[in-house]
Amino acid sequence: MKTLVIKFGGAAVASPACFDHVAEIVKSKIEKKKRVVVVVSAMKGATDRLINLAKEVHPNPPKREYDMLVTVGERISISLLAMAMDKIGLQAKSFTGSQSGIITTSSHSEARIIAVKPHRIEKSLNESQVAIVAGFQGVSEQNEITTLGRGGSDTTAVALAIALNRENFFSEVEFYKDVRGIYDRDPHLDKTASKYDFLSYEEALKITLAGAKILHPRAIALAKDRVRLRIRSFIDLNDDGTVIGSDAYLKEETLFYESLDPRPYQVSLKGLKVGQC
Ligand SMILES: Nc1ncnc2c1ncn2[C@@H]1O[C@H](COP(=O)(O)OP(=O)(O)O)[C@@H](O)[C@H]1O
Ligand SMILES: N[C@@H](CC(=O)OP(=O)(O)O)C(=O)O
Repeated sequence: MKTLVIKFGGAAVASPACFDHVAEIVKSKIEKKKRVVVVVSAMKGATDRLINLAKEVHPNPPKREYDMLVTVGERISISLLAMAMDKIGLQAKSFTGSQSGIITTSSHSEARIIAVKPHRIEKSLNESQVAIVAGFQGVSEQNEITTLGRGGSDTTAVALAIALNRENFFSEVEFYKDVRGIYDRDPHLDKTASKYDFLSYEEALKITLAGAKILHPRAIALAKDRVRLRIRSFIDLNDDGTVIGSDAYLKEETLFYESLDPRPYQVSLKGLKVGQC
């Protein structure tokens, strides 16, 4: 059975009241799908506050301790969301990156995912719970807590979708944002910006590599030809948002049965090297 992964960034959980709204969105997803995993980022501004806190204590904090500190932001979000879901009668359980089996390289603050072993997530889904996963973090093979670099929660969501849908094709990750999708320029800066309904992975990569902070380019590179991405609004839930996929993917689904490969996608782009995720 397919598992839907949905990701909420810092803007979607900017204040305590936002968790109630997110819980309602998750509820509406469960009504349509049986298996739902939610990836959450730290509340808006929380990661910056933690980084500033570290700098007040040490001008150049040891990287291991920096990661230990900044991962706290996502732990706050996952537990608060699990509480908000419990309040409306939903069964949910929160997991850190380490508990979710996100295995990374050991390079603190810029780790790359090298494997995903989501045994606890699968157990939770099999018990009809919603699994709530802390984005942006993992654990190294040396058992140290690591972080994936700023904006890393998007990559967590895609990596989990791939790992949890090995038997299925055409899974989708939904990213809930404070805008309706991807536009030809930042709609918060230019009201005349127009939204794309569909972008190829390459087009989306170009836009994000050019600096649009709507989605992490690494997440797009990892998803390429394996997972469809939908960028949508957590405010206007009726808008279908922007879909990132390949033309063939949308037109002829069976095309991809043979070309799907469970190994990490290898792509080298100008300014971005993606060997792992
Ligand atoms: N081309 C673009 N299209 C849409 N949004 C863009 C673009 N460029 C920059 N942005 C900005 O990206 C932000 C991403 O949404 P946000 O909800 O803050 O994400 P998250 O909380 O997941 O980090 C928007 O608020 C928007 O201002
Ligand atoms: N909290 C981390 C990770 C992240 O991805 O956040 P967001 O999804 O809000 O961009 C950061 O601020 O970098």
